[in-house]
Amino acid sequence: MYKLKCISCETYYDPDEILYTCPKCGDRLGTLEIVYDYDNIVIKKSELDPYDSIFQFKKILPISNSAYQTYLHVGGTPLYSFKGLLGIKEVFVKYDGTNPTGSYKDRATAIAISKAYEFGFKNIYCASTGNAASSLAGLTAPTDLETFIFVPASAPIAKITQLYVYGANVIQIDGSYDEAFDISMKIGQKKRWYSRNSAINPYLLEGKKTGALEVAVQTDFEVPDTIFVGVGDGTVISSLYKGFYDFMQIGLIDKIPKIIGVQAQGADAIARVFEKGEPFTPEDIEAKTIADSISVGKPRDVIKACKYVQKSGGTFLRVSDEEILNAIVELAEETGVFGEPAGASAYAGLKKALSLGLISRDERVCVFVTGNGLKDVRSIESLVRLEKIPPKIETVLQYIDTLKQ
Ligand SMILES: Cc1ncc(COP(=O)(O)O)c(C=O)c1O
Ligand SMILES: N[C@@H](CCOP(=O)(O)O)C(=O)O
Repeated sequence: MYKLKCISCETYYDPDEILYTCPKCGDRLGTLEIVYDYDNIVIKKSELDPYDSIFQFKKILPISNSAYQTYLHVGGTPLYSFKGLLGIKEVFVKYDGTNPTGSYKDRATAIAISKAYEFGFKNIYCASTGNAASSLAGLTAPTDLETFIFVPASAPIAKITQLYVYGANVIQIDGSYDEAFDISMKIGQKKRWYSRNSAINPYLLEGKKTGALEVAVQTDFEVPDTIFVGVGDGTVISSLYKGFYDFMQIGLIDKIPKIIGVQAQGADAIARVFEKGEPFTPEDIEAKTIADSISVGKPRDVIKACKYVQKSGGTFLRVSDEEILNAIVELAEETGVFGEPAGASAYAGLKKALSLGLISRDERVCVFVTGNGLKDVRSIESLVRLEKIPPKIETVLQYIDTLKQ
């Protein structure tokens, strides 16, 4: 069994009530965490499979044995090992672009759907920069849930296309993600729809934490020293800490990696709060970055993100848009993994950490590539040479000679 606990005032709540945040502390300060009865949970290493879906971790997920499980296979994504990359002992790349709808968000959505059914909802909604949206649209497609998606109209066309292909109800807001989020919350409450907004629905972070659990299983429980991940609202990074924490509580691993959050320079709201120190107080900014998934000016999971990163001994870093674009290309060329800007920002963060001396080259590090590069090709279109070569052998041979110059 489990309970809900407010991250700020530490009040416990019963899981039977449908509660998103602590009524005493409010939406921004009062996000809830799930606390399990760790003493009574036994998981043997041998019962875990590196490539099984997230539902293999049911004993430490807030769902019942008979809970609805997504039809599509969520999780069990590859963890690639590159020894000597950037001169580092071992760089793992956890590639979540292989999830059914192409991003890390499927982990949270899977749990949202299980909970929506458990609580008896017929309608479910989310606000999104595009990935949570396509995830909810895709994973609910084979169900009878009615799905309502609020996205900024500026979201990458591939992500918006996914929504229509999957047949969701799409509301394109002529504004920012932060505005779409606020509107979705008001309408969701009014209509009594179930919320798949991870930043306020504590169960969803539990789905996201399976990324960390998988890294533990896939490294044979010898977890990396340091983890890098792109940060917008702060839920993914919080979930990574929570996953490692849960596994440590039940004795499956003996340390929590240092967790380093990577923010875009133009969307660094959480880094600012972290640097000011405790008590962590959310401060909003106007976000501007090419990494649409982490273009968040009013992050919702600031407190958990700052507290957990601090507990892990990690920190937050900023990377410029140029560093993100270079990271997309370098990561792809070096590893074959093509990440969307927010996903590749983690690799840009790794390079920044090396240059700042925050990590040493004899560490084992892990870069979380949270989204598939094909979801946003426009951000790197300047790379593409739109050339037309006449279909003549001699001309093509001459052209080939110019290619590697
Ligand atoms: C691909 C990708 N990476 C990273 C993030 C950052 O996650 P969070 O907003 O929980 O910090 C997101 C979305 O939020 C995302 O879609
Ligand atoms: N950038 C995110 C924001 C919302 O996702 P969530 O999983 O934190 O609710 C996105 O993909 O839309």
